[in-house]
Amino acid sequence: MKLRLAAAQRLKTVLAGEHFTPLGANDLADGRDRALANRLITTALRRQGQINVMLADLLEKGLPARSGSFEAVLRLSLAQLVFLPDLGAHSALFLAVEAVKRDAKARHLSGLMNAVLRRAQANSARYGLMDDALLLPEHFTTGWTAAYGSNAVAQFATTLTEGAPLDLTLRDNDPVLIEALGAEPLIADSVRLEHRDRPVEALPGYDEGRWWVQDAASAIPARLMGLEAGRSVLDLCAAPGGKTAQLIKAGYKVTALDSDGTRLQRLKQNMGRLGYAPIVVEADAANYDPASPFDGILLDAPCSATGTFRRHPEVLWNRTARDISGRVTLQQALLTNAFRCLAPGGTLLYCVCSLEAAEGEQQVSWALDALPGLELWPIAAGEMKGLEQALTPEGFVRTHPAMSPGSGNAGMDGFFVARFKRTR
Ligand SMILES: C[S@@+](CC[C@H](N)C(=O)[O-])C[C@H]1O[C@@H](n2cnc3c(N)ncnc32)[C@H](O)[C@@H]1O
Repeated sequence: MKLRLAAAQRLKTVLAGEHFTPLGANDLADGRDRALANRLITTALRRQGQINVMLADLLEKGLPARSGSFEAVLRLSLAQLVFLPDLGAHSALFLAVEAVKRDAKARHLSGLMNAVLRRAQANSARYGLMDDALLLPEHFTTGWTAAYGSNAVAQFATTLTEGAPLDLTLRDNDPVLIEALGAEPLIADSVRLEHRDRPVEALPGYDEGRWWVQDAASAIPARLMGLEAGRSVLDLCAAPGGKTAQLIKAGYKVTALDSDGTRLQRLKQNMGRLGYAPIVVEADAANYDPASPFDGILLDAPCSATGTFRRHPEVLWNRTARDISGRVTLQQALLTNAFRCLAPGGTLLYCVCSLEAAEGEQQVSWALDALPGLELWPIAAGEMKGLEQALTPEGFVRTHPAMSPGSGNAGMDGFFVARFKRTR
């Protein structure tokens, strides 16, 4: 019951618009309970599009208003009944009814919960055969089909239900460590663990700081800086520091800037574990004014994060068109200040973990118009070994979850990268 209540509480916050973070040891001390609760939540989130259809079918009058945890508990039980049959139908029904009885705002709905779940149980075979196309909201399917093609979008739905593997970036190339991790090399210094039987902190090499967690797509931009070692590089929007670590590994003199003090603490802890020591600055990237300009700047701009839907399925349902246009305006302010902080001759890398052209390709056109002295420096095929298909004719990098690096086939995050030079 404790597990169910904790899972419902977390799902409720995500349905209200918060970012999904898995339950941790502070939420549920027992590791097995925690794993099960997180499995229930992620299944409910990944299957949200199909569960929405079930809810419309099962609740003739729609969801009752002001009903506390009712919706979250119901979604978890539907996920269990239809998509996790190994967990048993009886517990899905029994625990849901008991959970709402413990919530003063939902108690009066325990009869409805029971009736709805019994009908769902009777229909579970039919619900289990629902079309995967329902997993993605229609407006995203339309835009992404135009941009990436219908085969890719059909694969997006599959990668959503399967979730993301764990990718690591290695501090040093060490075949013995790769073997000990049970990992497959992908491209450059990225490796992939398709299956994992323990927490990240318990994997070989964690304590010694021999790798950091970073999706293979997220590891692409920092490799494209193209400057000599020893040059000064500003990592804008740096926390928790995946790209900072790569820039230090490449030999640059790195300043890591972020506006969020809590996230910067995490960056410092991460760098401490890796034995790296960037200069750390807490500031707003839109008006940071450095004492001297930098030779290189990496701007990993805040974005809709639609490219991360395999790990954050909630972005599919929580993002509105207005959110995206708000991010577009912020990205333009950050690009403008990045240009101001860059020395003539310097390199600017712009990247976002978004699948939306408005935050990627269209921002490049905007920047080339709005910032005289900024020129495109196309990325070359030779810089994208093992992932040539991600290179666009303009010399951008565009990845998406239906693309796989190297010989892998389990997808990658959606990312967009463009590279510029400041000529004057
Ligand atoms: C996508 S995350 C960055 C991930 C990071 N680059 C990495 O590779 O680990 C975006 C970051 O932007 C930061 N951010 C958002 N708005 C900002 C601003 N105006 N100035 C500086 N940082 C900002 C957030 O705090 C967040 O840490």
